[in-house]
Amino acid sequence: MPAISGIEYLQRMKALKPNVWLKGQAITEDLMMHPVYKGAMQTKASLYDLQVEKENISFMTFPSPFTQNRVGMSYLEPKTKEDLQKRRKMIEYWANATCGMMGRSPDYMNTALMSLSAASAIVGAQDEEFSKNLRNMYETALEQDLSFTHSFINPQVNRSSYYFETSRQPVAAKVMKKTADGLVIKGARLLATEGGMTDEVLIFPSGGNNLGDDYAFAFSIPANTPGLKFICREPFHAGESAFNYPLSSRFDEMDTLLVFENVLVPWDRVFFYHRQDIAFNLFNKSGFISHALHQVVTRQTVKMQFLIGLSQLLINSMDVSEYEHIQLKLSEMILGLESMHALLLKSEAEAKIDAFGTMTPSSHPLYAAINLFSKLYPHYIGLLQQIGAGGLMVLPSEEDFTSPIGRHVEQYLQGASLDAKAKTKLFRLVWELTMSSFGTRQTHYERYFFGDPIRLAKNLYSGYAREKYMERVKDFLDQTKERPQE
Ligand SMILES: Cc1cc2nc3c(=O)[nH]c(=O)nc-3n(C[C@H](O)[C@H](O)[C@H](O)COP(=O)(O)OP(=O)(O)OC[C@H]3O[C@@H](n4cnc5c(N)ncnc54)[C@H](O)[C@@H]3O)c2cc1C
Repeated sequence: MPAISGIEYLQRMKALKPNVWLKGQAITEDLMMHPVYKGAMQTKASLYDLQVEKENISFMTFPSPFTQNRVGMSYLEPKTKEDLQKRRKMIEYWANATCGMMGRSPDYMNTALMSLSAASAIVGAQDEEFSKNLRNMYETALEQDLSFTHSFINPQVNRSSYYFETSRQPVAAKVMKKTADGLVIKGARLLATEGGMTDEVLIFPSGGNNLGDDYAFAFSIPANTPGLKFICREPFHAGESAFNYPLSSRFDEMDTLLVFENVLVPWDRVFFYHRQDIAFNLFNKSGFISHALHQVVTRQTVKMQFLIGLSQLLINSMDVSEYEHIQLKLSEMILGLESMHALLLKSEAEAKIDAFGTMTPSSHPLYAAINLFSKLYPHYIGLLQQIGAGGLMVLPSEEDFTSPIGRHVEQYLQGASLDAKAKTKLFRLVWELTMSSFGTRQTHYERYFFGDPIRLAKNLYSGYAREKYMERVKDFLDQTKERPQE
């Protein structure tokens, strides 16, 4: 089956009916009709539509190595640097369509699955069948254009490095028993963004803390597997009007707690279990981190461009560009964008074929970029707030303009270069991004997008070769000041 369109995605979701809970109630209607899910699901459908548009198909898809059907480009296993560029172009295109706000657009997990499947030999260390399962999952996902939510971390009960879970009823999801049919899983995983709006749920070992072998497993199951529940957070979607809520009406990807109530994971869905060493190798020896970061940093670069465009429009609307600190604020953002972009291109320029035959971007520039962005993004959001100042507080809604007080808002809220309605539309976008619950989540998201920034920085420290720099310093210290005698 070739790459799907939006309608095919929505039809599949309608048939799936995952078990989703919101504010103590099971959602029984179609999720795509539910106000909390509708906007994000429609947006996701529109992404699928983009990939099958006639003029896009050549760069959004590629011929499947299995069937020659045109399938989503984010599933491409790169063999050359040109393949990496093709992947980036596709990722940029989708990221542009969501202003970089939808972190879990399908290309994120498609990329993860591609890189893990390419390194399936790692899980073959436990059983060759598991290696086959992982490759089959990739092939099925690529051919059917499946989308995935994922969960890597356990609930936040006790994160001390000495903690072992001893409660009789599990908290963190664990293997309760092995049966002839598969593994039985009970407990929870802390977070799955887009829970309920994907075909599949991909579970990989915890990044939280190592609780022991019972917790080290990986599998993928359909989102409607019996016993699997998604529990929603507080919705941040405030209404359907794109004028009033330009971002949350379209991009509020729900975050969910995943609960497994004795869920049977059939053997052909298991990638490994009871093996912390495999969990470690899968993250550290496959191309997963580099490829996933390549996708993330591409999206974040697009988001930076959006931030700069938004800031300049805000500046123009009040005509404050003459002030030096305003110019400096913009230059700070340009500095961030150029740095992110340069790091992304460097990762491609220094890409190498890895042990599994995949062209893999260099991880150091990407680690540097993700570390940088987790600090820069909250700072830039603060800069936008400082540019917008008090105007970000007095924001009439669309309805005010057609009401008896319309003439007041038209008169008193006009801008230097925009009428009041256009200015309010712009300011509401800045407000949603910087001050609403949706915007605050975005800031939190970018901080923790690829894990704890503290531990990501630690990875950069421990993995970065700096011996040659130390040698240079030692050489310098050994140099004598005197010039050799003629
Ligand atoms: C909006 C949002 C969406 C997310 N979506 C997903 C998703 O779809 N799938 C998914 O798997 N995850 C998702 N995450 C989770 C994200 O991966 C984690 O937040 C991140 O990995 C950090 O883990 P934690 O939240 O459990 O923090 P914790 O590990 O509990 O850390 C809590 C505090 O303790 C410190 N700490 C804990 N352990 C150590 C240590 N060993 N060394 C030093 N400091 C330590 C941390 O620095 C932090 O300050 C999402 C997070 C957010 C905010």
